[in-house]
Amino acid sequence: MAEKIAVLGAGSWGSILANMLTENGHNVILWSRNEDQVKQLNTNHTNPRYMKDFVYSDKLVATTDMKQAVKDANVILIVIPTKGLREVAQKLNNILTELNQKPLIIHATKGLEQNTYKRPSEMLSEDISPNNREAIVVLSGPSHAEDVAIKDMTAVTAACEDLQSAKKAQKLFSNSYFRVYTNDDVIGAEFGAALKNIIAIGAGAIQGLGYHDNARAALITRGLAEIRRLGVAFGANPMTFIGLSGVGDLVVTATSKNSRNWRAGYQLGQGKKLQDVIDNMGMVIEGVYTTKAAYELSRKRQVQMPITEALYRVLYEGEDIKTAISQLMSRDLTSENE
Ligand SMILES: NC(=O)C1=CN([C@@H]2O[C@H](COP(=O)(O)OP(=O)(O)OC[C@H]3O[C@@H](n4cnc5c(N)ncnc54)[C@H](OP(=O)(O)O)[C@@H]3O)[C@@H](O)[C@H]2O)C=CC1
Ligand SMILES: O=C(CO)COP(=O)(O)O
Repeated sequence: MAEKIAVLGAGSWGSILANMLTENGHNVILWSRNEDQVKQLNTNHTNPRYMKDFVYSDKLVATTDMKQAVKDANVILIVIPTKGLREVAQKLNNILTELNQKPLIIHATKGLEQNTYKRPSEMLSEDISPNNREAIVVLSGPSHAEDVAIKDMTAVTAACEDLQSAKKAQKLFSNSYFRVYTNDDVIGAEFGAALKNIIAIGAGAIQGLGYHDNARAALITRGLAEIRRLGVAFGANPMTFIGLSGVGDLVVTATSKNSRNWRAGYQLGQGKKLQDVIDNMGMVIEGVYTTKAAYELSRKRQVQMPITEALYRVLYEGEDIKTAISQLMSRDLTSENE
C-alpha cells in the first residue's frame, strides 16, 4: 500500500532513501533547510553537494517547508546527523502537535549525543511527545548511500521493541535489491551503528599509515569486542552485534572508501590535521564526535574500550597515531574473551 512519507534531511543518505521510497511507489516529500538544494532537486532532480552525478526520480518532491512535508504523512523518516537531531525533532514535534498527527517515526541516525551520551531513539522519545508518534523504529545496517544509489544488493535491520512497527518499516523499504530484516533490540542496533564509526576511523588511519590486512582484521575484530562490551553493559542483546547493525555495518564502514569515517581516518594516517579533514569532507563524520561520547561513557561505566580510548587521545589530545598504536600493542597480554 502506498503511504505518504516525509523524509527530513536531504544529505547523502536521506536523499537516497527518499528516492528509493519514491521508486517503491510511496508518495514522498523530502525536507531540507537549504533553498538552493530544494530548487535543484525539484528542477534538475540533482543534489550535487551530496550525491554528485546522481539523478533522482522526477516523482520525488522537495520542500523547505517542514509543515508541508509532514502534513498527512503517516510515516516520518528522520536522517539528520546526531548533532542536529534535537533541533529537527523539536520543530517536528511542534508541527505534529499543531496538525494533530501521530505518525510512525523511523530514524537512520548513527551516533551518541555529546555530554548526555543518549542514543538517537532516546533523544527522539524525549523531544517528540508520545501523543505525536506511533513508535520509533531504527533503520540501520551496512548501507552506503552510493551503493543503494546504484541499486547494489543491500541488507539492513529495522529495530523496534514493537515488532509490528518494525515489520511496517520492513515492508516500506524492502524491494528487489534492498532487503530489510527486523530486530527488537533497539539498544544493540543503535550502539552498533554509533560505535562502528570509531573503529572505521581507526581502520582508515592504519591503512593511511601503510599497515595491511592482518592489522585491519585485528582492529575490526577487537573493535567489535569493545562495541559489544559497551552495548551489553547497557542491556543490548549480544547477538545483535553479529548481525547487520553490528559486524555488518562495522565491516562495510571499516573497509570502504565510500565511508566518510574511513576516509577521515585514512587522511589522518597520512598526516593531515583533524580540522582540515573535517573542513574538506563537506559531509558529517559522525565517528569524530562519537569517539568523545563513547570514551567518556565507557569511563563512567568502567567498560574497557582500548581502541576508542587510543583514538580519543589521537583526536582530542593530539597524540601521534603511531604512539597510540604502540601503546595498544604493548598493553598487558590478556584473554580474547575478557
Ligand atoms: N551516508 C550514508 O551512506 C549513511 C549515513 N547514515 C547516517 O545518517 C545520518 C545522516 O547522514 P548523511 O545523510 O550521510 O549526512 P550528510 O552530511 O550527507 O547530510 C546531512 C544532512 O542533514 C542536514 N542537517 C544537518 N543538521 C541539520 C539541522 N540542524 N537542521 C536541519 N538539517 C540539518 C544537512 O543539511 P545542510 O546541507 O543544510 O547542512 C544535510 O541535508 C548520519 O547519522 C549518518 O551516520 C546512515 C547510513 C548510511
Ligand atoms: O553508516 C554508513 C554505512 O552503513 C555510512 O558510513 P560513513 O558515515 O562512514 O560514510
